[in-house]
Amino acid sequence: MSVKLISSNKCFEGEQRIYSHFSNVLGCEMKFGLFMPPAVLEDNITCPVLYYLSGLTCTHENFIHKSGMQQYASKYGLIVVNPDTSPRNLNIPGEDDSYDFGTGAGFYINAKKEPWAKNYQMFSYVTDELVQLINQNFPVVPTKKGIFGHSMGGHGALICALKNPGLYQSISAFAPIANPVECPWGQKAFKGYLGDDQELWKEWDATYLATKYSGNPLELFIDQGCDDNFLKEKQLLPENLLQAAACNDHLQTIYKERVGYDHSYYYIASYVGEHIAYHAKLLN
Ligand SMILES: N[C@@H](CCC(=O)N[C@@H](CS)C(=O)NCC(=O)O)C(=O)O
Repeated sequence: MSVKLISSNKCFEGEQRIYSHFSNVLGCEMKFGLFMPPAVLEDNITCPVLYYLSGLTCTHENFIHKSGMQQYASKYGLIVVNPDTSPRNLNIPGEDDSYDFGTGAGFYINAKKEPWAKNYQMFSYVTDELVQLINQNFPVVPTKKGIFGHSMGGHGALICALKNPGLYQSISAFAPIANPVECPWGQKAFKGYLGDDQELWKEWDATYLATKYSGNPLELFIDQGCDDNFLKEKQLLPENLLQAAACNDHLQTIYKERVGYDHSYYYIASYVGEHIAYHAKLLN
């Protein structure tokens, strides 16, 4: 599996790069961001890798343009990889009709329903193909991987970790869609990608997965802005995940509520340093 360098910009003594590659799992060309910290560039060493999953409507660009994460990845010596949010340009009827389904809204699950099942396999892409690609092409320590994300990407980070005990050593989420089976965004996406069987939906829902998780002890760091309009509209439902985790001895949670913050990248930029410090502590 090979990657093609699209761009590289010096940033906080490291390099913010964008790569593309052909994904066999998704059946299309995909782009991802990769921040290379100075520790790797100057000292030729291997580093832990932290994966970031973005939310609805995002490409690989929003996070690297808006979060300011590079200064912290540089300071703590982490390679940060952020993939796109869905396959693109497949010409599936309806793929561009709405912001919360199809392009930009892959939900990090493996679709079962046609015409999506052939390409919308974002869970396998993120947890398997992309991990192998990064391990093969970059100086990462394969046993030191963290994952975090925002909104749909926070949901993605949580299910990737809860469905793969031991794969990630650190997990956090900004304003995750924590119980998609119970919210309009999740119901629309799961019905479209998975069909009508709601038992199947639960296999992709962090709250249900937290109820039955029995792997190695896991800590989930959940972050939430108190003035988030999607929290108020009950799209996120962090309280359901926290309750489920509280009843499971294998799970611990850290929950931080941020007074006055909304759902935007201004909020993420304000706390991404705290999250990267948290991951670095667990990964280094
Ligand atoms: N467009 C949607 C919301 C989409 C949205 O807020 N997306 C978030 C993630 S859920 C995001 O990161 N947007 C891209 C950005 O702010 O750069 C709406 O207005 O209801």
